[in-house]
Amino acid sequence: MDPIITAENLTKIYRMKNVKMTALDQASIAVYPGEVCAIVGTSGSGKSTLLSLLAGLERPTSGKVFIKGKPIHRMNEKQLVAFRLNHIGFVFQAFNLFPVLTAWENAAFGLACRGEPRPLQYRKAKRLLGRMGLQDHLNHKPIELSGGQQQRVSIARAVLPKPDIIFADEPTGNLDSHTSQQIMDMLLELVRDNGATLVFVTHDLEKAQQADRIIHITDGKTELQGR
Ligand SMILES: Nc1ncnc2c1ncn2[C@@H]1O[C@H](COP(=O)(O)OP(=O)(O)OP(=O)(O)O)[C@@H](O)[C@H]1O
Repeated sequence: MDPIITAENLTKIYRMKNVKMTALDQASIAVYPGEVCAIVGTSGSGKSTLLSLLAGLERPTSGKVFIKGKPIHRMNEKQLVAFRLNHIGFVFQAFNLFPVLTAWENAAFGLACRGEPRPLQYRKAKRLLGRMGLQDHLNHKPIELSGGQQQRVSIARAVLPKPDIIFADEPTGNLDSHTSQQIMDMLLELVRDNGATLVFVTHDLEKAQQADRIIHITDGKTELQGR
C-alpha cells in the first residue's frame, strides 16, 4: 500500500532578525491510509512545526510533502486552500472556533465553504453534534461552552466534511484528564468510523499508546520508523 502522507527531508528554519532557529531538521515520515499515528517528543522538539508542514499550514524551508501523491510543497495558496478543504481536517489545542458563529455553524464551517445548502449543513451538524452529546448546545456561541464542549465542536468541524486525513495538535492539551480521555476516545471513534487517517501530536504517553504507531521526534529530527 502506498503512503497517504510522505514527508522527505523536511527542514524548517525560522529567522528572527539575525538569529536562525532550526525547528525541523531533515525530518522524514510515511503514514499509511487508515493509520492513527502519534507524534511525541519533548517541548520544542518540532512536533507542531512538523504537523503544520504536513497539513500545508506552513511551508518548509526545504524538503517535500506529498499527500495522496500530490506535492503540496509546490502548491500556491489558492491550490492549498482548495486541497485542504477537500482532504484535510485540523484540530487545534486551543479549539480556535469562530467566536461569532454558533456551535452548529462552527461544526458546519467546511460544508459552508463547499457551498452546501444551509438546511443540509444544519442537518449534518445536528446529527453529529447530537452523537457527541451536544444536542442541547447547537445554538450556543463558543464563549458559552466549556473547554471540552468547544473541543467536541472543533472535532465535529474537522470530521464533518469527511476528510481523508485529520491532523490534531495536542487536541486534549487544554482539558482535564477525565474530559481529555473522553475527547480522545471520541476523536478516535469518529476517525475510525470514517476510515480516515489521523496524525496527532501529544506529550501524553498514555494517549500516544492509543495510536497504531508512535513517531518520535528529537531536536527536529524524526527517528527511523518501522511499520
Ligand atoms: N513562528 C516561529 N518563529 C520562531 N521560532 C519558532 C516558531 N515556531 C516554532 N519556533 C521554534 O521552533 C522550535 C520547535 O517548535 P514547535 O512548536 O514545533 O515545538 P513542539 O515540539 O511542538 O513544542 P511544544 O511541545 O512545547 O508545543 C522551538 O524552539 C520554537 O521556539
